[in-house]
Amino acid sequence: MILKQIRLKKPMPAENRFPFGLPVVREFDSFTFRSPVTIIAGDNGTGKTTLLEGIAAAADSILISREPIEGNPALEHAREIADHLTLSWSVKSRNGFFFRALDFVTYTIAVSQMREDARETLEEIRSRNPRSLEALPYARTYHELRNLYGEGLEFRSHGESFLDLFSARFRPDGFYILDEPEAPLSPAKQLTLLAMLHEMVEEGAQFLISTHSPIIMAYPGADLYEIRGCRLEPAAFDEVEHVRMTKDFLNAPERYLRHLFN
Ligand SMILES: Nc1ncnc2c1ncn2[C@@H]1O[C@H](COP(=O)(O)OP(=O)(O)OP(=O)(O)O)[C@@H](O)[C@H]1O
Repeated sequence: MILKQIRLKKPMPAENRFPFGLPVVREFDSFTFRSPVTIIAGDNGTGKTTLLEGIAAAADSILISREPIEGNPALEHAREIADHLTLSWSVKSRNGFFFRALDFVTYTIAVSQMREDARETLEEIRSRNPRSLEALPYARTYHELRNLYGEGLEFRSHGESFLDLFSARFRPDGFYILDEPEAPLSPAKQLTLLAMLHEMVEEGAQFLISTHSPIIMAYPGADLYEIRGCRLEPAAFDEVEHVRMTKDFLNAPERYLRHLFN
């Protein structure tokens, strides 16, 4: 285990404003990691993302753009939560990141722009002087991005590019916080993601994941939690509302649809 425990440094303020107005944040207590894969389920709006943002800020995680959370105006609330938390590490990992689906599109566009800028500058310098040393940093940026992401994440489907990013950026011994990583993935590709997680766990990585996907929740040996009311409660796979409801629905869709449409 890389991250062992999260404890409260000081109680969360009893304030109604975001983020402390969210019950799961206000009531957050110590949390012990018991498995390399910890999964948090919960209905929309229960605060999964907000909680992960706070933990990511406390862990000094970087975003997929490699930018820190510190100083990011859109993540000021994450720093506020982090100020109340103390983390206990076995070893502080330098590998890892905090992945949010909403950062992904921005990142894909930024990488494509960076690669094109490097390519154009490289061509311009080489047209002036093919042996110029000035070209070296641009050549390095261009080739590094080509090595990491091939032709470019923007030339892949949304789901394919998610998996490309994970496979390019997961590293052994990394600590990864993934917020709804299943977003664009088909059931088959969610299984691929499970296999990737397993491969990385075998290499010492640790994952904290929020998800709505029963497939991701089924990761063998995952420590599964559900936000119920205002608390993060340990949950067995079959007890999680997403799993129960999906099973019920698939067993008899007409029962649900009759209620909805009549
Ligand atoms: N920056 C913000 N300012 C004010 N309120 C916010 C902000 N971000 C989220 N909220 C509110 O906090 C609540 C929890 O949001 P959060 O995104 O953490 O939920 P979630 O459990 O991740 O939901 P989902 O499953 O839909 O992603 C929501 O009601 C939301 O409107």
